Amino acid sequence: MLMPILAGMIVDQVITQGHRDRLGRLCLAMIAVTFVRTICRYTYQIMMERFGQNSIYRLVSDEYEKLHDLDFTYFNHTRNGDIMSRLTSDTDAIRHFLSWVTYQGLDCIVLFIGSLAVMFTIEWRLALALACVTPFLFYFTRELSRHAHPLFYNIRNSLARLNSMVEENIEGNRVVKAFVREPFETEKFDGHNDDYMQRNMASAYNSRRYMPWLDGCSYMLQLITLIFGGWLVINHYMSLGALVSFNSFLWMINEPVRQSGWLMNDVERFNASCVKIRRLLTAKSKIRERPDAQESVSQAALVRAKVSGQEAQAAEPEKIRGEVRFDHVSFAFPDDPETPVLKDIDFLAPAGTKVGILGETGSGKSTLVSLIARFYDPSVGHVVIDGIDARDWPLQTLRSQVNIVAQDTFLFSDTIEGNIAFGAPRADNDYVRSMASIAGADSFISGMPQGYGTVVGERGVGLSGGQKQRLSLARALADNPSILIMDDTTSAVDMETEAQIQEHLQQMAGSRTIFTIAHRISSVKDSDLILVLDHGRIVERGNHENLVKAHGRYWQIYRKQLGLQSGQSVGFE
Ligand SMILES: Nc1ncnc2c1ncn2[C@@H]1O[C@H](COP(=O)(O)OP(=O)(O)OP(=O)(O)O)[C@@H](O)[C@H]1O
Repeated sequence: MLMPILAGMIVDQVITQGHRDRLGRLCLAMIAVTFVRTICRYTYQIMMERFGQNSIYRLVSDEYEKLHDLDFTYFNHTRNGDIMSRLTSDTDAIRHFLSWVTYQGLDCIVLFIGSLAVMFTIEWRLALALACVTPFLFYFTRELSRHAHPLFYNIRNSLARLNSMVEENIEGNRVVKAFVREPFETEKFDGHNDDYMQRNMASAYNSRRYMPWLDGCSYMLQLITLIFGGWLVINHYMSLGALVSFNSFLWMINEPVRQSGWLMNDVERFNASCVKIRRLLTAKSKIRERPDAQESVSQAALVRAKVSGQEAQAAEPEKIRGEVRFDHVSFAFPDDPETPVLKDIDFLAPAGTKVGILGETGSGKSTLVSLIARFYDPSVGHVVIDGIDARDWPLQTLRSQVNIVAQDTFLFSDTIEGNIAFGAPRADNDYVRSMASIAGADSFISGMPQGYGTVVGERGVGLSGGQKQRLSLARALADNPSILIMDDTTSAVDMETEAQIQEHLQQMAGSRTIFTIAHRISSVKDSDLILVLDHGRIVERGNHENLVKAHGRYWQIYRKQLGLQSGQSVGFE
């Protein structure tokens, strides 16, 4: 704000009054002001950029940590594209606001108020005439902001839909190609793309509605200065130098007036992104750990050790032995509480035993085992691990010792060795190799040109279904869990390899509790306890011999599968 004052002084003192000796000093002052202003501006721009980048760094880490903290229910309801938008474009809108909009906004407010204040000291009548424009300015910026608010929210949601569609199509590109659905998918994408464009255009139209008025305010300021200021100079109420200063200040208040519309748009974009990020950061996981979980488990371990006389066990309260008891458990997913998926499940699997679970698709097998790792909590009843309710265990202890080899195998884009050692980063080559052998994977890995150093593509692209299953089993074994759950893990593996894997696992019997979900009788027949599920209920239980003798559901499945294998369909008793 010093520059216009200096310019006015040059006009008044040097040009009008003829004090030429002052010109050099005034010019030097102008150079000094320019120099200081440039340094200040550069410094605070860098500071604000650093402020924005640091905040974003923390924000993204918090978001990422939160994602790991959230339970399955959150991911069941939130599209991946939406989550990705929060981590990328929303976060960037916040960075832009923090490192650019804040200082531009501050600049505008300081310039506007400061310039107007100085203008009052130069010539209050003209400044008052200019200040009359301010209410209009507030009105138009407020209206622009009010209408822009929902528009930016819609733009943000539309972008999330677009991202989800792209992501789904990249993941499902094989299915799209196999069904020759490229034109259909492209048309669907164009629909989303068009929606995104229309919503952006709606925002542009909103700007177009108010920006000309804001520009008009800025022209009004110029008109008032020229007409009223000129009149004041002609009538000797004001010097020409003062009018020159005024005119320079006019440029300074013009800039905030013109920018206010654009800044309001940025503020609304920031608001829409904040809403989404706040929703992610404040989302609550339904699976929560008791604050005193560690303590209560240690106490329980101590009491149990004293009662059973096995004092050594009290020293390892963190170690799960592997006893699993379902105590009249019923369960319905939170989004469909009316439909119980599991009904009155009640069984005991002592530590070190093998449990087989059989049942037709959708009977609730995967849901049942997901309760052991506390991916969900039972709606009714208790899942008890080593005599302690699963809800009372520290989550980390529980999940580090209960390992589910899921139906849908997921591998990281890393080396085979890196994938197997995912849960045991300190594992050496020999350990990784021995786990791969147990999972029947060593032979095919060794056959690869780069062996264990072979990098697998995203989600394990480049491997067959059976190979991926064996790798994920090896990864689970390397984690050395006390409770190993195999959810249809060997469904894509040939019978011979599966038999070998079963044999290897049999050798581990006693050291860990193993749950095997399968459709093939051969996968579960050696189990100590076999549960047959039907519509979420256990309809039969026992070992293979007892169940065959019982001539029930298990026997029917067994008979069918034996008939298929031997080429007979009848004649088996
Ligand atoms: N996230 C979910 N929300 C609501 N219902 C679900 C959800 N996941 C599964 N279900 C339903 O719960 C029931 C049991 O599913 P589950 O995956 O446990 O069956 P399953 O016996 O493991 O089947 P499969 O042998 O095909 O793997 C099914 O009817 C399914 O539709």
